Amino acid sequence: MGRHSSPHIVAIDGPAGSGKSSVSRAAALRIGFDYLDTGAAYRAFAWFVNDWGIDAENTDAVVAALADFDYSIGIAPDEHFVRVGETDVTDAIRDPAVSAIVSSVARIPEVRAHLTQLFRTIAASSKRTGIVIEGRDITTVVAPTAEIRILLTASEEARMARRSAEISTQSAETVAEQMRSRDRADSQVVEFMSAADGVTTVDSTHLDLEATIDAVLDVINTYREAIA
Ligand SMILES: Nc1ncnc2c1ncn2[C@@H]1O[C@H](COP(=O)(O)OP(=O)(O)O)[C@@H](O)[C@H]1O
Ligand SMILES: Nc1ccn([C@@H]2O[C@H](COP(=O)(O)OP(=O)(O)O)[C@@H](O)[C@H]2O)c(=O)n1
Repeated sequence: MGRHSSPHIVAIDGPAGSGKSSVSRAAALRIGFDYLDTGAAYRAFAWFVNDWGIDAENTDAVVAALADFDYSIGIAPDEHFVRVGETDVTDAIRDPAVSAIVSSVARIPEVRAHLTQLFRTIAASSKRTGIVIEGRDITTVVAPTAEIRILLTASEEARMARRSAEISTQSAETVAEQMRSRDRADSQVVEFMSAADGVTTVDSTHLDLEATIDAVLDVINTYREAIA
C-alpha cells in the first residue's frame, strides 16, 4: 500500500554551529520522521564544482554544471550518506576546502532554485509520517507552509566553541574566522538570524545537546495534534 498524503514537515533554520544537524537528526529519530540536511546538497554541489576544476566564482560555469549534478542523500536518520554520481562524499563535503567555497555557489539564484526544487522532491518521496528539514531558508523559502517552523540560535561564542571542538586540523581562531565569514556571506542571501512570522525560536546558548533536543521536541509536541 502506498502512502496516502504528503509527509508533514518540521522546518528548522539557523546559523553555522547552532546545532541544526545533530538536533534535527536526533529529533527525527525520536519521533520516527525522516531527516533532510539541505546544507549537505550545497556542500556536495560545491565539492562537485571543485572536482570538475570549475572556479566557484565563475557563475555561468557553475550554473551550467547544475545539469550534470547527480545528487543522492539518505533521509533515514540512522542511515546517513551523501553521494554525487557513484562517489560517496559524506566525509569529503565536511572538508574545510568545501566550507571555504560553499557560500560562493549558494549565493547564485539558479543554484538555489534548482536545489530548492530538489529538496521538495526528496521530501515528497518520504514514506514516513513526516520529515525534519534543516538549513538556512527552510522556514522561509523551501517549506514556508510547514506546520512546525523553528529557528535554532546560539551565541556566536557558543557556536564557534562547538565547531572548533569538532575540527582538530585547524586552530580555534581559524575555524571561528571561517565560520564568521561564511555566516556573513550567507546572510546576504538568506535571512536566518532572526525568526520570520510564525517561527518559534529555540536558543541553545545555555543548553547542552540533550536539553536542546528536548526543547525542539517540546515545540514539535505543542503542535502534535496538527501532525498526528
Ligand atoms: N546545545 C548544544 N550544546 C553543546 N553542543 C552542541 C549543542 N548543539 C550541538 N552541539 C554540538 O555542536 C556541534 C555543531 O553542531 P551541528 O549540529 O553540526 O550544527 P549545525 O548543523 O547547525 O552547523 C556538534 O558537535 C554538536 O554535537
Ligand atoms: N538551506 C540552506 C542550507 C545551506 N546553505 C549553504 O550551505 C552551506 C553549508 O550548510 P551547512 O548547513 O552544512 O553548514 P553548517 O551550519 O553545518 O556549518 C551554508 O554555509 C550555506 O552557504 C544554504 O545556502 N541554504
